[in-house]
Amino acid sequence: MNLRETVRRHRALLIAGIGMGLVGAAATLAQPWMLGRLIEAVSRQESIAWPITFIALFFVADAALGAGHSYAIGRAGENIAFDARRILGGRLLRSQIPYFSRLEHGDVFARTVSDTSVACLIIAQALAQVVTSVFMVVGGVVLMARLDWKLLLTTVACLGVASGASLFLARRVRIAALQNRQDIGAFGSGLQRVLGAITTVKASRAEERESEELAGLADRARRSGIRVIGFGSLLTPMMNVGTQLSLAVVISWGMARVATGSLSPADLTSFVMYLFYLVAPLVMLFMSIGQIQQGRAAVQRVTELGAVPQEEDEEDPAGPVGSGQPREREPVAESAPAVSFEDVVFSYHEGAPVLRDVSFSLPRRGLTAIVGASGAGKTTTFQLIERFHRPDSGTIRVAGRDVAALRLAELRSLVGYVEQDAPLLRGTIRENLTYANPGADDAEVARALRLASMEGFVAELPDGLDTELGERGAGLSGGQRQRLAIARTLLQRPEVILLDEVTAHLDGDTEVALRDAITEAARECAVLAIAHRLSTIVRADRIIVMEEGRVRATGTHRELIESDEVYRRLAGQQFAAEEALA
Ligand SMILES: Nc1ncnc2c1ncn2[C@@H]1O[C@H](COP(=O)(O)OP(=O)(O)OP(=O)(O)O)[C@@H](O)[C@H]1O
Repeated sequence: MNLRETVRRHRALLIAGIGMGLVGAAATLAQPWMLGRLIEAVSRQESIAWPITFIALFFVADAALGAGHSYAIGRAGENIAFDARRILGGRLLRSQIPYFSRLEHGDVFARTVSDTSVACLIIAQALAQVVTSVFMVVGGVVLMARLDWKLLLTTVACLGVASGASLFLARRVRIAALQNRQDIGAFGSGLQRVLGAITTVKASRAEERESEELAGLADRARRSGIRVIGFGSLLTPMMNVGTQLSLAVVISWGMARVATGSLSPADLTSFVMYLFYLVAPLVMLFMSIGQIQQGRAAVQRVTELGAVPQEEDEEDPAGPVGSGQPREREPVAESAPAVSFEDVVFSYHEGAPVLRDVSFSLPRRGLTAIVGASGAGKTTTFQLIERFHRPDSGTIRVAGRDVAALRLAELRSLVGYVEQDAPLLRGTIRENLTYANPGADDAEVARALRLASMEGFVAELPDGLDTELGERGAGLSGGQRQRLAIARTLLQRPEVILLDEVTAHLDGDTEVALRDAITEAARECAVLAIAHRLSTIVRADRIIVMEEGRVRATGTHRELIESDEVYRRLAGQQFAAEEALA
């Protein structure tokens, strides 16, 4: 994400806002000058109609332009924040899984929600403030020099010391602000971690421990926040000290010179007014520099997150995946296997392969079960088919086409993925069902529900398909969630369904319904299931046995029971476990 580019997109509003600010500042600067002329006119007993008219006009212009300036800049800031959030949201959704999974979700949340506001609003407002303040300060100094350069030098000396100290403070604000934003992100991550596992926390009676941990993180955020406030609150008094000192010197020395006649009372009045007018923009200038420093810390965090590598199709000029354009699937050759692996090697970390020379091939229809001990590489195999990761070597084909060369959108429309905990999205059952195929009609939805053995369940709900689901499908059992996910995947009309079977022991009825759903799905397309239940394994048309990242054996249950020792052991263990449960 390029913030400079985003700011450039809203430059018209920013320039309009800054323009109004500058004209308003000119109207402010004209007021002391006109006041001086008013005093002169009074002392010379001339007409004061014109000076008063001008002063009134300048007042009105100043107020109106000030309001216009604030509105335009505030609006530009909101627009920039909107763009930053929109772009960031899109980039996160299209990010590469290996990089995304390393991010802490709480920190991602803090960067996307709060850092974007801080970055964009502060940058827009403070930048505009810097421009108008610099104009006011330079204009004021020039006009003061024209009135009396000796008094100006005295003022600059007094204010200069205060300004140097303020610049130092502004730097400290930035360092403390960066730390504070990191601490807030760490608190967000901590909160996300425990709330995501709230049932485990309660079951382990760890509420006290976790709340202390959270309080510790919140306290770190509090302390760094206080440092930001502390340095920030010294900024204004520092400038006030400088102002009061220069006022005292200017007034006493100026009055002495008025007494000797080397300075007119009108010029002294104008000069003192400029001094007052100078202080507010000077304070604003240093405060804005401090704010920009804070904003830079937030920009840094937003930009870092925006740099998360994207899933892109190198050969696809349409650019990143999921860009929303309708993409037609190319016709699929019926003779090609649904999925084939040819000597696939893959490692998450260099030198430690997780899959070694994996080769297998699935026919276009039927159920294939993958079995193997925990860590054998079953889920990794699925993730490679979805191209969440790329293999180190070897070729993976879906419907006869090389996964590496397929457009991601096309690949993922050919492959349906039903994850282990089958997460559902907020919304109604219908919205969840048609998620991967929003154009599906009622007949298609009814058919998918029937195939997934969900018809009866949905019919019994008072609102049927329009029943609202809670967060992540709350209100449905694990088996119902999985059947709903199977129905959703069937609506997508994939060539292959990857099914990570639930490990939780389902009750008899739910299990039968899930098994029927899988059998029906396998009539439509190829189903590759990571299977833990013997009932699924036994019914599979073929079984792939994995061990330490290799395919150890393939065959039917009967063949493998006879020929493969590891399978016999796995099946025996599973059978014993299911017996014990029964
Ligand atoms: N994101 C990851 N980064 C690094 N290593 C990983 C990652 N995911 C899995 N692994 C490692 O890869 C190996 C295979 O993991 P995988 O999840 O594919 O096994 P699995 O057979 O599906 O196991 P389970 O049945 O327990 O889910 C394991 O040793 C695991 O520790």
